[in-house]
Amino acid sequence: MSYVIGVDLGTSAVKLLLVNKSGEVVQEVSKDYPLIQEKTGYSEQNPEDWVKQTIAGLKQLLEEFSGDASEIDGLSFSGQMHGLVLLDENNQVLRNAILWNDTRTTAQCREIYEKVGKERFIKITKNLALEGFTLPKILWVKEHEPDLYAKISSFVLPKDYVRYRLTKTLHMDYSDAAGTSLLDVAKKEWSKEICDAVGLEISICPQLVQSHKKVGKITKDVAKETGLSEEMDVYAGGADNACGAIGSGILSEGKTFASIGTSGVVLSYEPTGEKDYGGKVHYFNHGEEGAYYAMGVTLAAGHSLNWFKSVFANDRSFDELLEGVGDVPVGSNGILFTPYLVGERTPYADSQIRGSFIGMDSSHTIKDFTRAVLEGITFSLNESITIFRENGKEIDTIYSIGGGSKNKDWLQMQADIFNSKVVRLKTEQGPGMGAAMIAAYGSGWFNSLKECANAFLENAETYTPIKENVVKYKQLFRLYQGIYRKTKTLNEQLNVFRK
Ligand SMILES: Nc1ncnc2c1ncn2[C@@H]1O[C@H](COP(=O)(O)OP(=O)(O)O)[C@@H](O)[C@H]1O
Ligand SMILES: O=C(CO)[C@@H](O)[C@H](O)COP(=O)(O)O
Repeated sequence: MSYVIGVDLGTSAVKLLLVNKSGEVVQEVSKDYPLIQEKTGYSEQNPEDWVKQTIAGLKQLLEEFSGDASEIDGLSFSGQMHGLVLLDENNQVLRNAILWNDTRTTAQCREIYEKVGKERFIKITKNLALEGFTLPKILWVKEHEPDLYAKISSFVLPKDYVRYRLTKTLHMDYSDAAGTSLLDVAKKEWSKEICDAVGLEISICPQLVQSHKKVGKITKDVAKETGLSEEMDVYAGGADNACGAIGSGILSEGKTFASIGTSGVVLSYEPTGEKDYGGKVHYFNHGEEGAYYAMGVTLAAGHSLNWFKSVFANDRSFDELLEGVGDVPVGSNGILFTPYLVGERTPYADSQIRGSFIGMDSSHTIKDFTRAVLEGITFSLNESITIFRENGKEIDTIYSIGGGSKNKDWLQMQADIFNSKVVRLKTEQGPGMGAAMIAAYGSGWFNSLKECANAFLENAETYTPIKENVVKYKQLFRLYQGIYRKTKTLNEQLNVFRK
């Protein structure tokens, strides 16, 4: 039998999947690592933790594998997007990585618009300058850590650094490069115009490659440490959302997924780089050559549920916490929750806004609050779906992936709030599966990613919207949307009291 490995370098953990030629996940390992949050708005990780845990995960995968390492044809990656890893001339890491959910760079986003011009910037990058993206983080380091900035030889994104440590070759694929704010997304080249305008040497941008490009083999040392074969090929891989798209079959026009991981993402396939959303949603290069996708992001989706569980029900598992939420009526007995725990991206690019529970009374129990959290996260994803529909997209089926698709009540809630069929796939590991599919396609198992998706992916269940719930949720969604406007100024005034 032949196998491939998909490595999904997430925010909370690295997940490794061993997948056979029929697309079955035969083994799965997960290794977590901490988030470093020194101040409100700061979010960092130590790249060494990613490397250590990826190698430990690969070692465990091989120890538990009953076959021979030579049967594993290839390995590829999916990675959390936008995180800045700075390297010196010897490719040594200069500081902790600054992650996608770090919002310290509002001033630098303004600076980018001033220097490049907002319209021109959106024309080149097809996106807004957002705090979470990579370029503003480089400019933050330039301003606040000039000595360290002087030592920069190149920058990469999280999975590129892990790949570098496994293979000693340095690359970045187009799908991840699209989230740096330095790529001309339609032309697929680094933008000299943006680099010049903000005073960056274009030489710090790494070599660009396609996601399925074979970039090398693992080093002797890594082979020895993990038990992998030195002959196994390594393929570049892609951004977690691009890989999520591949891993859930979002490979033709009209196909859409909703992912609830740490962040929440609604993503829809775009066959060309020509559609203009005016920066309202992100527009990035797909992992499939020549294709694109549009997506909206909720910064704290699963993260909101994690936070709620750790503060109010730390002794319970997710399944225990969510047990019985299906018995709480639509609207959580009058509580609304907004998931703006770390600010928001879509539809409001606002790093100051924070979350709310509205409508609490003394009759409410933890079940009501739990359902309100799930509804609030789902309303936030529905904001992105609304933008897509307003721009002419027909959305009648949505593939649900990520940790949030593990719960049946939440899947029904998604169908009712999105007013669309919601499909759960047999594996909800979208990004990890996408990475494995890139390795399978790169290894020549299939002639295209679409062919691979047809062979690998299978629907498990379909949830259909319940009419009376759809009507109630339409009303509740309008109330939910009102909370942003009504709490915006309050939150700005509260800013001085935050840590
Ligand atoms: N059994 C469950 N039911 C519903 N949601 C869950 C369950 N287990 C985990 N989650 C949610 O899924 C999130 C993790 O999803 P995952 O896709 O693994 O995230 P990431 O790739 O960002 O690490 C958690 O933050 C949690 O909110
Ligand atoms: O910032 C984005 C996309 O623009 C996030 O989707 C990150 O890529 C992190 O993803 P998860 O760890 O939540 O999967």
